[in-house]
Amino acid sequence: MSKVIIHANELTKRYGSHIAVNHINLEVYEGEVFGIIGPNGAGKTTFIEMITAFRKPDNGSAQVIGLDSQNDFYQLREKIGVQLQQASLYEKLKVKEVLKLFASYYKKNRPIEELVSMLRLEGYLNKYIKHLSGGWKQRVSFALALINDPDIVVLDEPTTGLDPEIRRDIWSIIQKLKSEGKTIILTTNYMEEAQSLCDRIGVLKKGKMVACGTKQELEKLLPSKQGNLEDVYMNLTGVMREETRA
Ligand SMILES: Nc1ncnc2c1ncn2[C@@H]1O[C@H](COP(=O)(O)OP(=O)(O)OP(=O)(O)O)[C@@H](O)[C@H]1O
Repeated sequence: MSKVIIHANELTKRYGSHIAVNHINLEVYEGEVFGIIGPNGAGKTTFIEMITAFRKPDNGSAQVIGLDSQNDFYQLREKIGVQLQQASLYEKLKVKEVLKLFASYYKKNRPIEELVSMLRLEGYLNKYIKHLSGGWKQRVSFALALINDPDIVVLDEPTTGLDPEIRRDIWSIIQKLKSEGKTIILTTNYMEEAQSLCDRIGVLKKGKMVACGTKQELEKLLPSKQGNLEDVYMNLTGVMREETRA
């Protein structure tokens, strides 16, 4: 039995009268790639913000590598790498300056040269962040999420809006991280991405986790007991997908 590395216990977040995340319980195992899928507004970002201590829950708690996500914030920061959708990246700095600055925040680092090579940033080190396209900013923010050589990597829609080349690069980096024994949690709107990368997948609908399991386990939830992840998604959420293929 794999070790539980993230344990979410009744995590709940309200925005006014709206319950964005509704009493979610989840265990994520060490070394797995865990995907979270669900319609826009289902609560995916809010959920991962709570387990990474970027957002305070109204109820419930999360233990991450044995640390409490709210009370052990600074210890946790050293062990997790997070790439959120709206990361602000010090627009007035050059790529190499941002990498050095973020490296200085942590006790442990993955070598900057290795990250530059992994994300193919060699030709961009002297460019200002503000002059990068969205895809290149995304590469930089992925590099920053890995700069402390984290045990757990949390990625919020890491490939949304990216061209196929960058998307393939990011997929192969996720596979490399998994082969190193890292645990990865990612949210995605691409069913093909979830299907090919993730060991297990949680389906969120209106703040609730309506299903969780391997692709095979999820497929068994279909009335016909067979189909692909897109069929499962539509069956569980009732939402037709416009963009599901990566
Ligand atoms: N800071 C906030 N204040 C008020 N409401 C919020 C805030 N952040 C999110 N919400 C609402 O909470 C719900 C969940 O949002 P969240 O961003 O977690 O969903 P999501 O599944 O990540 O969506 P998407 O796929 O569009 O990124 C949505 O209804 C959203 O409008």
